[in-house]
Amino acid sequence: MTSVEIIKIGTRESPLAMWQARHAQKLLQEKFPSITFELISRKTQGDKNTELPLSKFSDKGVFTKELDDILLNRQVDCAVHCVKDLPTVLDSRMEIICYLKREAPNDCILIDQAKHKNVTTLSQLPHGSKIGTSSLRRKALLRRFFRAQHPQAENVDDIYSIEEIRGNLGTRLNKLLKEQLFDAIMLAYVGVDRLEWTKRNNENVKDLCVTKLSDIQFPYCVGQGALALVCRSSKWTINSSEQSHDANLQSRFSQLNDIYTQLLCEAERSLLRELEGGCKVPVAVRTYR
Ligand SMILES: NCc1[nH]cc(CCC(=O)O)c1CC(=O)O
Repeated sequence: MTSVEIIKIGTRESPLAMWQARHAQKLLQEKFPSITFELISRKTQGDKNTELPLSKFSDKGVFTKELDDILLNRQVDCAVHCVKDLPTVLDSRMEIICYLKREAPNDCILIDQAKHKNVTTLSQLPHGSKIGTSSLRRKALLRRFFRAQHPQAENVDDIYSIEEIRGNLGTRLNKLLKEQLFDAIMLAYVGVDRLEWTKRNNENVKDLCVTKLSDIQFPYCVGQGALALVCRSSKWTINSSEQSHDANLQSRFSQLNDIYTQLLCEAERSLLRELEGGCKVPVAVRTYR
C-alpha cells in the first residue's frame, strides 16, 4: 500500500483567516492532487486580546507568534498569513516562500443604512457621525479627507468623531449593525468581500452598504490584499533529512507564487522596514508598475 503524503497548513481561527487558509488549500490541492493538504488552526495574541488597540501591543507578530511556534516545532509545514499582518523582519528561521495573487488592496467604508438611509459615501455622512477604525493610518487619512471637505473648519474632530474599534471582522460588523455603536466603520475591502458582505442579497447584512475607497485619497497598508505562505527556512535545519524535506516543501509551495504580487509586496515591505514602522506609525502606500 502506498502512503498518502500529508502537508499541514497553519492558520488563525477567525472566519477571515479560515477563508484564506481554505483558499490556499484549494490552490495547492489543484496543483498537487495526489497530496492531502490539512488545515491546523490556532488562536493568536491578537485574537485573544480584543480590547487593546493594535498600536499598543508591545510584541511584534501579534497575529503570527502562535503559528510561528507550531511551524518551528514542525506541527505544520507552512502558515498562511495576510502579508499585512507579517512583521517586516521575520524570525530568521522562517521565510515567505510564496505570495498568492493580490486582490483589491483598497480600504472600504461600511455604512448601516438602517440608520442612514441612502447614504453610501463618507462625504454624505451627517455631522456628528462616529467612524470606527483601529488603524493609525486610517485615522490620519480620514482626518485628511474631512479637512479637505471642510477647509473652513478649525478642527474636523469637532464635526466627526473617529473612534477605536477592535475585534475580528464579525465582531466589528456587530458593533456597527447590531449594537449600533458607530455610523460607519472602515476596513480592508478584500476581507469584507471574502466574507461575502459585499453581496447585495446576503440576508445577514441586508442594511449594510459597502463602498470601496479610492486608493488615491486613501492609499493602503503595506501588503494589504495579499496572502503569503511562510515556511521554515531550509538554511537553519541541522538534521539533513529535515533539511531536504523542507527544501522539497518549499519548491512545491513556491509554484503558487505570483511574481507581480511579490514585486509589489517586497517593495512595500522594504519601505516599512526602512521606516521601522510596524503598526505604530501611520504609513500608507500605493504601488504600481
Ligand atoms: N488589521 C487586521 C487585518 N489584517 C488583514 C486584514 C484584511 C486582509 C488584508 O488586508 O489582506 C485585516 C482586516 C482589516 O484591516 O480590515
